[in-house]
Amino acid sequence: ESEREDRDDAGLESITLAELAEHDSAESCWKAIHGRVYDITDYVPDHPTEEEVLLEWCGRESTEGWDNKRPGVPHSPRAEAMLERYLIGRLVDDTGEPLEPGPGEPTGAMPERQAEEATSPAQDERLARALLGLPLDGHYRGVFIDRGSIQVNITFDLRDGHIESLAYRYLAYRGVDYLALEEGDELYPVMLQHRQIAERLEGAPITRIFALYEPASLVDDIDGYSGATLRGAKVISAIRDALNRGVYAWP
Ligand code: HEM
Repeated sequence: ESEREDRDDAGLESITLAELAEHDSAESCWKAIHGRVYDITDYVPDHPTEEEVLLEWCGRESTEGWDNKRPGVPHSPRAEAMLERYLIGRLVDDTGEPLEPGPGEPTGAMPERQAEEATSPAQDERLARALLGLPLDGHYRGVFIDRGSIQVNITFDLRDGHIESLAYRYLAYRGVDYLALEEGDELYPVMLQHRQIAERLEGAPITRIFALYEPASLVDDIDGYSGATLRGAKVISAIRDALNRGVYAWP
């Protein structure tokens, strides 16, 4: 930490969250980590995990991911030294002030301006929704676990209370990894039905998840679905778990 306090970043190019957000893909992947911005596009293929692990953070404040390559485990000093090779600037807010989030506190969670003004739920829609227990817009993650193992791991965004970008991070039952199944595999249709669920919920209000109690309204091949080992109730449960956990990353 002291190393960070000592550093002089004034000479670095200033980069806002909005500029950062434009570089959110494998074609151009920037990340803000501890107040500095890195263009790690060239490094992505060399990272010792599937690219997905890194790509997920492109264009975002990524300190949380960097400090927790696995929960509670930060990157090594060697990795830190490597990171500095990709340094391109420092993260600033709209007024040009440096932004450095504390641990586990993504930048933009509550912009300072808004924090000062947010005196009452009468003026702050987000505060009002939170007080009523309504889900806030943002990125969510949740799981359904049974007998000690994860069966559904789901991720989605909420925008104006509507579901967007719903995807499975993991889908399994009794040791079968559904996402790894291929056409022709016996359980492949079950995986397809789950994809269909995701497509049909896309753009729907969050309340639509309860349609999964009657999957016939969402998937075509209901027989295959009802005979399957993964059920709509589990997906509902995973989504509700995500909502209970709260916003994982702010939009
Ligand atoms: C911010 C999102 C990132 C996440 C979630 C992430 C996650 C991980 C994971 C899961 C591993 C393998 C497991 C392990 O070694 O324990 C790993 C290892 C590693 N990562 Fe990352 N990584 C991220 C960013 C980066 C970046 C930007 C760099 C370098 C420019 C980097 C460099 C390395 C290196 C060198 C290792 C080998 C182990 C070590 O030295 O700590 N990672 N990372």
